[in-house]
Amino acid sequence: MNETVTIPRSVEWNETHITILNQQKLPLETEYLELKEIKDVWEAIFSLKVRGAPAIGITAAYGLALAAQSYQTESIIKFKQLLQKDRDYLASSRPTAVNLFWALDRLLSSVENVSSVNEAKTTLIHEAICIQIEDEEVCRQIGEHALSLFKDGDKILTICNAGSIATAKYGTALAPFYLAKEKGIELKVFASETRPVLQGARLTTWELMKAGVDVTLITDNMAAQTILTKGINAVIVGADRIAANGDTANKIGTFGLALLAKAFNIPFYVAAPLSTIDLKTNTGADIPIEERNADEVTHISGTRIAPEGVKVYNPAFDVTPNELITAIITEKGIIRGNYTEALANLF
Ligand SMILES: CSC[C@H]1O[C@H](OP(=O)(O)O)[C@H](O)[C@@H]1O
Repeated sequence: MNETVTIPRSVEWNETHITILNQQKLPLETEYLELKEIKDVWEAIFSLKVRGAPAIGITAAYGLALAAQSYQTESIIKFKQLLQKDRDYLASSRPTAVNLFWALDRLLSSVENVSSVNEAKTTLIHEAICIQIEDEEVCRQIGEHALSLFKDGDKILTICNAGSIATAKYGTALAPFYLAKEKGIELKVFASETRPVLQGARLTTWELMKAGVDVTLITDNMAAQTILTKGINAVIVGADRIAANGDTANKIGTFGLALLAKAFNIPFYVAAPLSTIDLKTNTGADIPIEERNADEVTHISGTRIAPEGVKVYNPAFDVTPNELITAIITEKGIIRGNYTEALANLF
């Protein structure tokens, strides 16, 4: 059986602007925004209108290519100085997902040996488009490998949104569910709501329901009870940065799920492209963890739920130590065991 499945996309290049699906408005409104200037791109990434490690990288790449089109210089040296400045500006939008830096630096490298401004402008657009096209294929391959770990009828828990709208298409942790749907394999997904920004409740449920994937929403504090009573077979999550030793930064709450998976003796999988692996970062302790505005914790959908003036701690990510990860699934296959060696061998 090969079913046609609706899989949403969140970023589109339109020559004079970038169109993004405003992920802050989902699921109540399907709003598309046109990003015409570099400051729009920075703001869209910072405010999570576009989010998810690969989607951030793709949008930033288009943003840098777009900015470069307006440089008024014939000097390639001046052009590259302006490009570096804009690269650094976009790189300051969010600190944890390494795909942002990977994509921006890939654009810089693409023009390293280019000596004419016109050629550099065309090359940058071409490179950004390649990043998006490649990410779609990479996510499909991650999905194929991840699907080989599941069997018909399995119930799988996930957190945040590592889905199609967090990437070029298919997603990372959610990719196997789209492929299973296409192939007629029944998998049941349990989506953890993911406080404070509710990517699980708002985005994962939205995109999986659109595709007809069986999804059940739980609040974050229901995870242990759900694993126990629903017979969850595995946990699968995405990643924002995987250190050289396999320690993995992902949405806050992921570490807790990994500990639960160990306690219940079920596998805990991380699904991510090679662009999320950062061999320059030795261990999880070296990964910068973004701390976001207190409003995200004290308010839900603009309504205050905590007393005025309360102290707040709002880390957006946590780090799961490598020993809690059963396997890391990339486009090149599934790796287990000694991550330091296996990850290095991927490159
Ligand atoms: C496909 S990676 C998705 C990744 O992005 C998330 O973070 P955010 O919503 O803050 O951009 C999260 O950690 C997910 O696993």
